[in-house]
Amino acid sequence: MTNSIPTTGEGPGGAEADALAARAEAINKIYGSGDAEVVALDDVTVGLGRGRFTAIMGPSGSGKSTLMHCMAGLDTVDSGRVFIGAVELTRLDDRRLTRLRRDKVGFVFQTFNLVPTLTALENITLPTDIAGRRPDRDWLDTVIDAVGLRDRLRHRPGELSGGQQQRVACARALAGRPDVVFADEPTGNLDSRSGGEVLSFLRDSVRRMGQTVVMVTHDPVAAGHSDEVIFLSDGRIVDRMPGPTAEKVLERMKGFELAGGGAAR
Ligand SMILES: Nc1ncnc2c1ncn2[C@@H]1O[C@H](COP(=O)(O)OP(=O)(O)OP(=O)(O)O)[C@@H](O)[C@H]1O
Repeated sequence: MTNSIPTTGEGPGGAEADALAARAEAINKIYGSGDAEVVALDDVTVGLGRGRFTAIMGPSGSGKSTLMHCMAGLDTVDSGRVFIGAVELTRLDDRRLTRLRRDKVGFVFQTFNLVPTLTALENITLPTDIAGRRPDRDWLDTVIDAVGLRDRLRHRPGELSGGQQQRVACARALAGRPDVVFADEPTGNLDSRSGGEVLSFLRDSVRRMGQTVVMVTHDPVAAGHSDEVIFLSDGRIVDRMPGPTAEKVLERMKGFELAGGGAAR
């Protein structure tokens, strides 16, 4: 197939590639130059386990969004390599990168980013429609039932609550059965009840539907739903916490504040 996305012989292979949905290898990202230079990512190496729910936390400005954007192929790195599965993102031209994002990656944003003129169902199937692919009906049904939106499918976003809109966005992210879903503060605009529903759904999509979810969050309660928390500080990974609870995460975040690692918001 001439159009296929190339893999690299030097990247993680075999069992390692299978176990990791995404991986960054010694990535650096610098914004600005001279006095205005900011090292947003400083030699970050991290693997995100397949079939796992990973949370990324850290003080404001620690590089969480930058890491997520670089790993999702939404932003470029200055050096180092990024893989989605066995495919090296950092070797792809724009056209192939766009296709990889479309076919292999799902996104959930803090502000939902739904198309207001389309119904919930049309929003959910939009990425597969644009890709010219037929959605897998059984999978779509599974996703729609899992987010609990079957009776809202004909509603437009303006007729849905914030929590319902974010559940539509989650269903949209999962509809194409991506290799990995990146969620950037998915509960940041929601009250705690709606946020809890979205987090339960994201967790269930991992546990019951075998998906892989990576979430940036400031909220220890949200991070407590994950399988593992990765802590960033000053553009570096400083800790990982498997089996987190909200209490343990809060304690760890307080440690950053005491160490002068910036405001934890
Ligand atoms: N486009 C940009 N131009 C210049 N500097 C940037 C840009 N994007 C991010 N930065 C800087 O890079 C550093 C990391 O930013 P990033 O947004 O990744 O942090 P974050 O941990 O997600 O922060 P927050 O929790 O406040 O959203 C910060 O110092 C930020 O000011």
